Amino acid sequence: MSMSESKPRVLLLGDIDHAPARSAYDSLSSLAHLITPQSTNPADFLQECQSGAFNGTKAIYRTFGSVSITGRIEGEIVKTLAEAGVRFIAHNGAGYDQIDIPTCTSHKIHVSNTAPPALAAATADTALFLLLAALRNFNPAILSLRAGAWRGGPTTLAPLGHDPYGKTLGILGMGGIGRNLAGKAAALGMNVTYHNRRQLPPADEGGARYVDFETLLEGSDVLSLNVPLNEKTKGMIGKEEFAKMKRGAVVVNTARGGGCG
Ligand SMILES: NC(=O)C1=CN([C@@H]2O[C@H](COP(=O)(O)OP(=O)(O)OC[C@H]3O[C@@H](n4cnc5c(N)ncnc54)[C@H](O)[C@@H]3O)[C@@H](O)[C@H]2O)C=CC1
Ligand SMILES: O=CC(=O)O
Repeated sequence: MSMSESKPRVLLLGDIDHAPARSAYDSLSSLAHLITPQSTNPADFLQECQSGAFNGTKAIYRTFGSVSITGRIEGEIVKTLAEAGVRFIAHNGAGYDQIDIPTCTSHKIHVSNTAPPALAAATADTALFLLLAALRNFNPAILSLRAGAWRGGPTTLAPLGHDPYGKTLGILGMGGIGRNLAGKAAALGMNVTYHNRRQLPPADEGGARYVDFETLLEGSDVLSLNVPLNEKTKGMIGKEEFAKMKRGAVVVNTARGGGCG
């Protein structure tokens, strides 16, 4: 930190593409000196942290994609950032599995994430798109069209699709995204069940039925994963769970890859 800097520093990790968000971030320059790292990979980033390059940094704003620059925010990185003066990390994203929260807490660094409603509709739309694509065989149909085989024929026709109407959707993790998806799936005539750490009050269930984990696995035609990735949910859907599911059941995972193992 140069002696001429009287303002605290704020470190940006990753790019901000969205113009209004960029200008909101830039307006912080009236309060803080805005800095960015030189590094482009985790090994260099750790060295940059240890070199004292971020001394005087009070807060970090990070994007999801910045993990390619920093690696997971954990261990030695957290320690050196705390020593540099960091007290707050604002994570732009709902899932904060890229950050080791207990280590941050032990170094008195506060971490925030994006409040659920901001991403719920977009992610639920994506889950719905995948659900419909899998049931209706859109992907093989699109591939066959792009291969110029759109006139069909016994080997090029996509297999017959399935109606969502009357099928059971099981939502694992009935938070912001799960609840948004539940409403959209009900509009297609699906029976919506869910499993969560706790049953929701009826007003938040939106007509979905709470079931235990086994019933969710055994009864779902489509299983949607909407739990955060953490030590309890890592590999939550594995070989044993797949064995309990209906033959031909569809699994839609818009949460994290680590939830299936
Ligand atoms: N693909 C994408 O673009 C996006 C993916 N995500 C992922 O989706 C996840 C969920 O996001 P939100 O719905 O906003 O989070 P949320 O915190 O609103 O909901 C998560 C739900 O999972 C439940 N849950 C947690 N552990 C559980 C367990 N062991 N068993 C059963 N239920 C459990 C919680 O009680 C909560 O209801 C995020 O953590 C993130 O990993 C989030 C946004 C965008
Ligand atoms: O995957 C995205 C997130 O917000 O979490």
